[in-house]
Amino acid sequence: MIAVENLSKRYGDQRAVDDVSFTCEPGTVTGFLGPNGAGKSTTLRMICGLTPPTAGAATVCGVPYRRLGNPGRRVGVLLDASAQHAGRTGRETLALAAMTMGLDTARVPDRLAKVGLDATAARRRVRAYSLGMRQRLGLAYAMLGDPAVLILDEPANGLDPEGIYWMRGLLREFADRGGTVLLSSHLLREVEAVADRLVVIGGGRILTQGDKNALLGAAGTVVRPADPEDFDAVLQKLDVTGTRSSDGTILVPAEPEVIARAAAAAGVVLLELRPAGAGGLEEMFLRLTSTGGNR
Ligand SMILES: Nc1ncnc2c1ncn2[C@@H]1O[C@H](COP(=O)(O)OP(=O)(O)OP(=O)(O)O)[C@@H](O)[C@H]1O
Repeated sequence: MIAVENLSKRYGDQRAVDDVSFTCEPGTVTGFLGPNGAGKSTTLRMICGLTPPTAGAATVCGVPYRRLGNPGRRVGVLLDASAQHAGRTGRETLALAAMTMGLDTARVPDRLAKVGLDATAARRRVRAYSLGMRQRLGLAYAMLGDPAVLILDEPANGLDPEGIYWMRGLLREFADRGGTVLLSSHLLREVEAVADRLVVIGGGRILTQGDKNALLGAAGTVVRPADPEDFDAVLQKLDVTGTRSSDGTILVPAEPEVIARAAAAAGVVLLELRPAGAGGLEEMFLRLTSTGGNR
């Protein structure tokens, strides 16, 4: 549903986006992750035809975004929650969008309620909205035309924990009904709970991408050796580098069984041995983005 092929964007000497490729499939949520300045917004803007790429191409529903007829009925986009006209009310904002898309404005009150904006909020001008309320209105706007695809830039910004939880449910439901979601974030924890796939970007380049569970599985193993000094011999034998934590554990980029066998052969006692899971994925994300983001 979304295909990004070798997209690049240069601003002068700076490579804001450098040869980025990925796809997003129906029925899935893809988390587009990277630190500030990694190139997420620029990539999303190129997908939506708002920034011309220096090289490469992107298609949504099989065609470049700009060639979609009545795009709001095919692709819901939320790139900047503060982009709405500040002098209009929430209801006016959605009613105008409905008319532009050729939809009945009767759907507006329901759609506002669905994103948690009640009748009072609907009557208030957008300039009086909090950032979280703007995000909710932006989501209602993006979903108004019942599109098959959602492209959202940092949609959790400004939402409180309850709001983030609510948004995850909304996006999960959308994907479970066959929709395609691409959402960006600079926080792994924010997208980890909802994403099926992760695309990690740093310094404009893709650092890693794949199925979230596969990435979780590949995130390494947490080991607590009885004697950390002795464990160095095991790391050498495995030819890997461990990352030590202050709690006495070591994150090792190898399978638990491989580590257990090497430790047994070396006569090293292990007090703990477990897949790193989400914590390891976070460690990997921070490691990848801290090196990849400093080019
Ligand atoms: N219009 C522009 N002119 C010049 N440089 C730009 C422009 N837009 C983006 N950049 C630069 O491109 C790089 C990538 O920016 P981008 O906004 O895509 O990152 P991001 O991952 O979305 O970051 P954030 O999480 O902070 O929004 C940054 O170094 C930014 O300064």
